[in-house]
Amino acid sequence: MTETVGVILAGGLSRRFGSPKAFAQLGDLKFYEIAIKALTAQCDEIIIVTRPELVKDFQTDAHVIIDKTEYAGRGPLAGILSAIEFVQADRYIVLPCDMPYVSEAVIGKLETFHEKDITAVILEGRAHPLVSIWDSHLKSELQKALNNNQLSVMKLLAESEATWIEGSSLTDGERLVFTNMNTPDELERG
Ligand SMILES: Nc1nc2c(ncn2[C@@H]2O[C@H](COP(=O)(O)OP(=O)(O)OP(=O)(O)O)[C@@H](O)[C@H]2O)c(=O)[nH]1
Repeated sequence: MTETVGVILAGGLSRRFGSPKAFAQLGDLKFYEIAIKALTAQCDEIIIVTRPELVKDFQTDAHVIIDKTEYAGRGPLAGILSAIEFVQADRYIVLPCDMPYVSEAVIGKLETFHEKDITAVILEGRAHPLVSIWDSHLKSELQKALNNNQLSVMKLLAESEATWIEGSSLTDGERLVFTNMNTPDELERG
């Protein structure tokens, strides 16, 4: 069985950004390519979970799938569950597609903190629930949540007693990674 699968969430609407964030560019690479690069060393397989109209635009050897029909358009939890249902693994390292400073070193460091269930990051009181590691048994919790129309990632993490990696465990450079680019202005400012 596959041990670790990387999951890149790219099924959002990018309304604030104005165009699909996965294809925004920093330097020579598109955001989704940066996420793939960060995950490759730690993952046996990588899955991008996106919207049907965007599938053809990803140029990669990674799997590119869409949210399962019954969860489509229901947010990040739908993307995570669709990936877990697509390939069985021990654990899943999840990343949003809008963190262009993410690096292999930081993903490796997060893995060292993961013991069981879910591990995510909280910096200066701000949670980053989509930079997270999920054990496979969370699949049933995800199914339950989505079936109950409970779409909040934070609520699911609270109910699952996630382990939170705090900023004090990370260097200044590592903390910088947790910068999401929600608008073109944010990307321009860097
Ligand atoms: N697969 C999947 N990913 C999603 C879904 N909704 C959001 N995401 C991803 O989750 C991450 C965080 O999404 P947000 O930035 O909060 O939402 P967004 O829709 O991309 O952007 P806004 O429209 O500006 O809110 C991004 O990587 C999104 O692509 C979804 O329904 N399915």
